[in-house]
Amino acid sequence: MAVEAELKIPNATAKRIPLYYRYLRTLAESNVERIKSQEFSQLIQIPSATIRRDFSHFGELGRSGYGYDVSYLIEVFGHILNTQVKKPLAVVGAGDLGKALAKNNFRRNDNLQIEAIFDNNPEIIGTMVNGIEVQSVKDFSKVIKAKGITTAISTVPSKYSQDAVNHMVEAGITAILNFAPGRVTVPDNVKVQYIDLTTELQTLIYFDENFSSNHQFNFSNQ
Ligand SMILES: NC(=O)c1ccc[n+]([C@@H]2O[C@H](COP(=O)([O-])OP(=O)(O)OC[C@H]3O[C@@H](n4cnc5c(N)ncnc54)[C@H](O)[C@@H]3O)[C@@H](O)[C@H]2O)c1
Repeated sequence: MAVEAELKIPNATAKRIPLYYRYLRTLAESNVERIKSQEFSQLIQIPSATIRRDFSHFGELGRSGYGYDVSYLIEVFGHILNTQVKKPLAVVGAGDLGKALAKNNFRRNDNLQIEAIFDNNPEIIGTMVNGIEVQSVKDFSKVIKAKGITTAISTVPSKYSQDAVNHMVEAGITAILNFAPGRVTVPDNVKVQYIDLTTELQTLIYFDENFSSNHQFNFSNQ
């Protein structure tokens, strides 16, 4: 992630920034101008010491007794997340999940936009999803180059995942969000992040059943 490369901040901190940013935007929309780390901690269920430590990587963002200026934090994190720059995305696999993602199309994030969706099933190619035409994977390389896309979301079933990922990498994709749980192999210059809902749910249930109800646990640390 560019965040780590530029500022050399810990991986776990980098992973929490999008979460901080999202909640701060919600606070700003509710006209909250400043917030203390304790209050923010309550809101996002991350220990306040972790929040203070994370924020400290970006300089003096708050003042003791005053808290943090919400709009300033949004500016800082927004810059870090490069929200000013639009990030075009491709989805590979226009099945149930791929279509659902394209329909939602990151409504709450102005800079993230699915601009192309691909499949290899002739019956699906040419259909429309939320105003985007499903294109053949054969055209993947041409389309992503024309649109300047370097990030893709893979929603093909696990057994086809490696093939699909190879194709994406050959075409020049350098960041892949993979919804199929099976691990794929990629060159060192390519990042893959997995979203495995089953594991997330099992972890949640484990903590629910093994810790007291007021125990705060932090998935985003993982
Ligand atoms: N549907 C969900 O709610 C959901 C939720 C979480 C994770 N997942 C995971 O996401 C993956 C996709 O799930 P789904 O329900 O959308 O499946 P799906 O079968 O509805 O869709 C998969 C699509 O991928 C296409 N495809 C297959 N190989 C391809 C290739 N090489 N290139 C391009 N397209 C290709 C298929 O033609 C199909 O349209 C699975 O691994 C699943 O476990 C699904």
